[in-house]
Parts: sequence; structure tokens; C-alpha cells
Amino acid sequence: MGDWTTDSNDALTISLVRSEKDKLTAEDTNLVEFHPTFTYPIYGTDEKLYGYKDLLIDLRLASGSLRTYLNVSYSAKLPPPSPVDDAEAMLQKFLPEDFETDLAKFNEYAEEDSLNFKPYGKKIYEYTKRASGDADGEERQYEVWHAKFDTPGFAAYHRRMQLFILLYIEGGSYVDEDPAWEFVCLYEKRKRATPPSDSSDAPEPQHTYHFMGYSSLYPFYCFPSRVRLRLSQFVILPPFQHAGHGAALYTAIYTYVLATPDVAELTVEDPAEAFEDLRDRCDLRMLVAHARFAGEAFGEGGLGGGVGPVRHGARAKGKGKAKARVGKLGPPVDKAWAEKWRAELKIAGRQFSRLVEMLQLLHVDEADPRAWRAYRLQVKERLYRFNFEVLMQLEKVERQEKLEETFRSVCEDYRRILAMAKV
Ligand SMILES: CC(=O)SCCNC(=O)CCNC(=O)[C@H](O)C(C)(C)COP(=O)(O)OP(=O)(O)OC[C@H]1O[C@@H](n2cnc3c(N)ncnc32)[C@H](O)[C@@H]1OP(=O)(O)O
Repeated sequence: MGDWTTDSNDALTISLVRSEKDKLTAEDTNLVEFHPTFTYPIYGTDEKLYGYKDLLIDLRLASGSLRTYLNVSYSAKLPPPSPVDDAEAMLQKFLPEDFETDLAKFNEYAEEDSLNFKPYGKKIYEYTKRASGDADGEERQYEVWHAKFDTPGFAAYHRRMQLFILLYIEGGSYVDEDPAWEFVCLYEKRKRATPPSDSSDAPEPQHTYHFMGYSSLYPFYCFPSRVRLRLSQFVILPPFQHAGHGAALYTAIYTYVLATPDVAELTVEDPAEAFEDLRDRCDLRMLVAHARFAGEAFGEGGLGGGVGPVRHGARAKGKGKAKARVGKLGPPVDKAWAEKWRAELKIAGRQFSRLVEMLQLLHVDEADPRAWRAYRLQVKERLYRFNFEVLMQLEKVERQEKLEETFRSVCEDYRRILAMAKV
């Protein structure tokens, strides 16, 4: 029986296809292949397919337009009446209606799309990055585009890209085509390797766009007259992970939020651990680099006991940790000051409290009993409020022990995040 069972995560192979003409270097591949992390929403909780030998579920997408091709092949299939899983039909239900099954036709489309696709909506952010292993050391360009379901062409595009939510976000599901949803898509923007031909009447574009990931956001009413934008889904495709693009896409969203007067704050729906780390890292770096915030937070010595050029300068002038704590950050933090900054920076309440606590931990002198006590009480007060219902079910002594235990594990996690963020 084992021979006829296949792991559906291994069987499903995803490729992003781009034009041969779009190769930057000889090593550059025009077919980027990878596998899903999850297929349980499609193939069931055990992620196994029964009834085939050498099963290959070949799913290809044009790298920019995401036009989709599906083909299922195998070397042998159990004959009836064996209960064979229909690998093709099970996946088809989740694909856009216009998916292709003819490879020659798909390749033709992919070739054309690869050279002519232009992102939908409005460009909101761009950055450059030097690709490691890029022989000529050239900086690559990346762009983030904002669109909604009522952006012409975008709803159909979304039906192509939403599959990545099922394949990479645990517990992820498709969203309704409610016009309020907002989307930000990340693309690599490549200068065409082969110059466009001048002969044709319609001039060909100088650049090509290749999809790398996206995020969906939903606006909720926020009293009295603005919205709270809740980040719901966020995915960077595997070939582009661990290169700083997740941080860049998050920064693009945050920059958009800051620049949009209607948006009061950015919140995140049920974040996965990896995303929470990414967000903490980005938010911490933003705060430390914010001259006005850092100046007020840490007092005259700027970053005071923190790291970076200001700290070293401050120490050289004899400004140690004790001096650094004259700022509003405390501990304890000046609550009115913190709320003013939270609102200005459009960060959600709990997240801003955590960030403040992390920055305090970075600076507090644990050997100073007064400072450490002030820090402990401030963090415990927040934890107490946050876990009120659970804590109230415990006896007083047990409650104190639980709170102390939680405080220690929170500090441990903060130290891990601070080390990772390198602030
Ligand atoms: C609200 C929600 O949607 S929650 C769901 C979140 N999404 C998912 O879980 C879907 C699957 N995962 C993903 O899409 C991605 O892995 C994400 C979004 C979690 C992270 O995206 P990435 O592009 O990998 O993020 P980024 O590269 O900025 O940082 C990730 C790691 O790469 C490291 N990194 C950053 N730049 C570089 C670099 N140049 N070279 C090597 N490593 C780097 C970071 O330090 C970080 O380290 P970590 O692995 O210890 O966390």
C-alpha cells in the first residue's frame, strides 16, 4: 500500500516561469521551482494522495501575470474499483477559472506576459538590493504596488495569487471579494535583458515585473472618523525568502499607513511567529532610527545606553546608563508621552507597549534595584490587565507566581528579539 501513497507537499511542484529573453546572467534560470509548505486545505489533513506511482502535480505560473498551468502525471495509477484520489480535480477547485492545461499555449502566454505584464494599481514604494551571487554586482530594483478589487483587472489577478495563502499560511483561507480589501504586491522590476525591438508599432516595455509576494489588509472603522487597517495575510514566496524582502514589504505597508491621513493605525490579525518577529524587528529599528522619538525617549544623550554611534559617543563623554534614563522612556514610561507617540506613529496599543518595554530592557540597569523594580512593575501591570480573566481564576499566591513566571519569559523573549534586531 505504501508504494501507492504520495506526500502531496512533495508531489506538488510550483514553478514561476519567465521569458528566455529575460535572463540576466547565464546562470539565471527562467524556471524557479519550489514546493508548498501546506496542502491540507486541498488534499486533506494527512497531506497524502493515494493511488499513484511517481505522481507529479506540475503547477506553473507566469512570473508576472501569474497565468496558471496545471498538469498531473504519474507512471502508474491503481485501476478501479480502488479508491484513487483525484489529485487534479481536488486542486482545480482552488485555481482561477482561466487556468491552462495545454503546455505549448501556456508557454506562449508566459513568454508574452513575462515581457509585457505591468502591475495593477499604484506604485507606493520602491527599493534596491544587491543580489548575492549577482556576477556583475548590479543592484536589483523592487517595487510595491497597491490595488483593490475595483482596480481594473485586479480581481482576476487576485484569483491567481490567492493560492499562495493556502500553500504557505497555516490556517489561511480565501477572502471574499469585498471591495474594501486593500492589497500590496511586491515585484522585482528587471531591466529587459534583450532590448525591445524598435520595429513594432507598439513600443515594447523596457522593464519586466516578477511577482514575489503580497499582503492583504482590511480597513475597520476607527472612532471618530478614520480607519484601523488590519494586516490579514502576508506572504513572500520561498525563492525570495530570507533576503530582507519581507521586511521591505512590511516597511512599504507601514510607510503607506503613515502617509495616509484616513488610517489611524496598523494592526495585525493573528500573526504567525515568523511574522511577529519580522514586525518587531522592523518596528524596533524604526523607533531607534527616529531622531525625534529617540531624543525624547532617551533624554539629552539621544540613544544614551543603546547601541550605534550615538551611544558610543555618549559613553565616550561619560554619559552612562544612569544619565540615559532622564528621558521619557523611564522606567516607568511617561504614559501620556507614550500615547502621544503611539498615536503619531500609528502603532497598535499592545504592540507599542511591547516595543517600549523592549527598548527599556535594552537600557535598564538590572543591578539598580529601583530601576529594575519600576520596570518589573510596569511590565507586570500590563500583563495583569492583558491576562486578567485567566489570572482571576487563581489564588493570590498562585497568581503572583504565574505573573512572575510570565514576566521572566517575556523578558527572555525580548532579549531574543533585541539580539535579532541588532538595535
Ligand atoms: C499576518 C500573517 O499573515 S502571518 C503569516 C505570515 N506568513 C507566513 O508565514 C507565510 C510563509 N512565510 C513567509 O512568507 C516569509 O517567510 C515571512 C513573511 C514570514 C518572512 O519573509 P522574509 O522575506 O523571509 O523576511 P526577511 O528576509 O525580511 O526576514 C526573515 C529572515 O531572513 C533574515 N534575513 C534578512 N535579510 C537577509 C539577508 N540579506 N541574508 C540572509 N538572511 C537575511 C532575517 O534576519 C530573518 O531571520 P529569521 O529567519 O531568523 O527570522
